[in-house]
Amino acid sequence: MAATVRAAAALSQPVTFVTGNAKKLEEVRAILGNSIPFRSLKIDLPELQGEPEDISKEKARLAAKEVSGPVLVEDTCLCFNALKGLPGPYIKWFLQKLGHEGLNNLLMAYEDKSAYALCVFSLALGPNADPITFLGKTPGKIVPSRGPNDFGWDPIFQPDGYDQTYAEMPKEEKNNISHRSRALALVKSHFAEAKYTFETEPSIQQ
Ligand SMILES: O=c1[nH]c(=O)c2ncn([C@@H]3O[C@H](COP(=O)(O)OP(=O)(O)OP(=O)(O)O)[C@@H](O)[C@H]3O)c2[nH]1
Ligand SMILES: [Mg+2]
Repeated sequence: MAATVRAAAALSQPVTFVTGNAKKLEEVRAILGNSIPFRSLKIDLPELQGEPEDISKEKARLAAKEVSGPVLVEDTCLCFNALKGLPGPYIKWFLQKLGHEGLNNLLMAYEDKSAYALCVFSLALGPNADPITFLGKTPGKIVPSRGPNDFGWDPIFQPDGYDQTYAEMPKEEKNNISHRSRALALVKSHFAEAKYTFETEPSIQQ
């Protein structure tokens, strides 16, 4: 992770969190609270194929061009160890086509049901800046669907050390241990160290 940033760099505007996913935004808001001033923009960015970090960085480059300013994006993967990390960044399409049962069935031939949720945030300070990445990972296993079905694959992911799936947990509990909160803890530390200033007054959570 290249985390060398000029101290107190002046950003042209507050950071825009760009995502087409309302549930991600909800969690990012809950986790960040007022710690980092940001606004959000709903764009479903095109996604490269490849390694999670490269996909996330490319999303940041595209988003920074759209916004003409500093952006934060994230890409989330669900990786099955028996399948050497797949579906990984392609989980969105696997979930859409196969559903929870189909995802479980992918592992039918394997004893190893272990998996990990991976979140890669990328921060681009502007359209020409090289994005900085922040990774968060939560290990667990794939189980038959349990709990409310209001966010993606939450009902089939049971984090290690818990009897509940992400979907069964109270939101605050998921947000304490999730792949997303682990990555955002690094984003927060980065902002605390970098002490960015803003050319325009930042407003929180527009
Ligand atoms: O149960 C879940 N718990 C989570 O914590 C979580 N985070 C993301 N997802 C889903 O996994 C795929 C990632 O794809 P993804 O990163 O490209 O997201 P996306 O296309 O929905 O939004 P974005 O790319 O515009 O930000 C999409 O199907 C998301 O709905 C989650 N599902
Ligand atoms: Mg996406």
